[in-house]
Amino acid sequence: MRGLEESGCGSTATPCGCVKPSLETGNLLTEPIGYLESCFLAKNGTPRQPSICSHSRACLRIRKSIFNNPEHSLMGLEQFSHVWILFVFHKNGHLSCKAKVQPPRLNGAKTGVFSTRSPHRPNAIGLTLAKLEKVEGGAIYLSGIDMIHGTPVLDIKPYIADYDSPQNLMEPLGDFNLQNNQQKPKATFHSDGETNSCYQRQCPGCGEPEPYHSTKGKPKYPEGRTSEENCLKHRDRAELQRILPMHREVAADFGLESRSDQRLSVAEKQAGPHCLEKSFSEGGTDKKLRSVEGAAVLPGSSTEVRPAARYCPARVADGSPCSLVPAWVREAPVATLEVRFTPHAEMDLVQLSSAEVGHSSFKYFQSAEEAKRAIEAVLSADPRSVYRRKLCQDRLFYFTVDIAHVTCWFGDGFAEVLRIQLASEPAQITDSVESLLS
Ligand SMILES: C[S@@+](CC[C@H](N)C(=O)[O-])C[C@H]1O[C@@H](n2cnc3c(N)ncnc32)[C@H](O)[C@@H]1O
Repeated sequence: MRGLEESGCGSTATPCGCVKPSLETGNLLTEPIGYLESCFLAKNGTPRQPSICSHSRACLRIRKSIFNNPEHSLMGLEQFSHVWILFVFHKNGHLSCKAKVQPPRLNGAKTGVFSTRSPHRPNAIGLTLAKLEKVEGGAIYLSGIDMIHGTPVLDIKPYIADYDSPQNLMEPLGDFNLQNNQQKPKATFHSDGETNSCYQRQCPGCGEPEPYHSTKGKPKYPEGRTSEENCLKHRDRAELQRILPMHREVAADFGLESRSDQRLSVAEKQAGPHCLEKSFSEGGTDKKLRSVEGAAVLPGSSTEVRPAARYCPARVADGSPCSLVPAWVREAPVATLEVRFTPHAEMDLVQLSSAEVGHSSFKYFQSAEEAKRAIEAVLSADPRSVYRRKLCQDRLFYFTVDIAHVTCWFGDGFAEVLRIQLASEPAQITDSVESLLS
């Protein structure tokens, strides 16, 4: 990689210093395939991740300037339950050049931008796994989203658990692996905090990583599959049946089920992306908390997060390692809040969903109850910035979801919705953005 950078291989710099877009150099001139129509009007109150609010909805229409027949490009997509959406954080104001950021869950502490999902990154590209509700002509309807209205979308890819789930990729390959030496072993952290680039194989029982040697020969697999995919594909269904009950149990222990009903159903469909931080005995009955050494950050600290001295892989019953996340991602200092509605706010909500009083009813939600659950989900995850949480506790907080403009305040361990008013109708995205571009 270094050689490439230094030799300026395939450089397309012009005399004025501009770099012409070129696939070879990675200078890609993107053209959005569409602009998202989302139930979230602005950044304020938009969930930090798609799993927070399963009722959040959006629609994406593929632009005719991309494909004459947009519906052709979506052919077959309806067979998938989830899709990856690649998009531009177009409301960031500017591109970010900060190598370290302060994710809200770290409560003021800093960590490297690439170890976070921060919207502020050198290329302002976001990645969201959304539920695909339906495909209709040249449009897709999504739920469980964390993008705002007008977000430029660059690409859609189907979510395929066989390819996208670390659990599948990390399953032990046994003799197959040893014969072919094709498994890309997991890099591990050592006590100096440096990532070890040597190939490592995790020993059973969370012990020291055991070095192992690789050769360069690459065996061929049908349909361009990797050795891992080839080896594991047929076992996935059976494995999933066996593993899922444990995921459910652990999710309940962690309070994940109550936070979002989608979280677990996604886990079930995805065969393991929500690998939970517990270890199990061989029989799967003796559960105990896995000690995660990713980071130890005290609430209010402004320190940086140090990498773990040594990672201990999460394992399922048969000892297969699955995905790892540092402790701060789940054991955040931000508690889940109780959400209350004043009687006035409850009444507002009913009125808003009723056509009788002359209001337009919800555009994205199917009922007042669904809107209420979405508002609850947004607030229970505490959408405030660290600054607001610490220094502006007594300020009112506003956000708009669908046609509801929500006013609330935060107390100790709770959020209370005071008023829900009719928001001004979101602009017709196809009109405004298209006219800007032409
Ligand atoms: C933390 S990011 C995560 C996005 C995505 N799931 C990811 O991991 O790349 C989500 C936040 O980005 C902000 N956001 C969403 N759409 C945006 C846009 N088009 N421009 C700027 N910020 C946006 C919202 O404040 C939302 O809470």
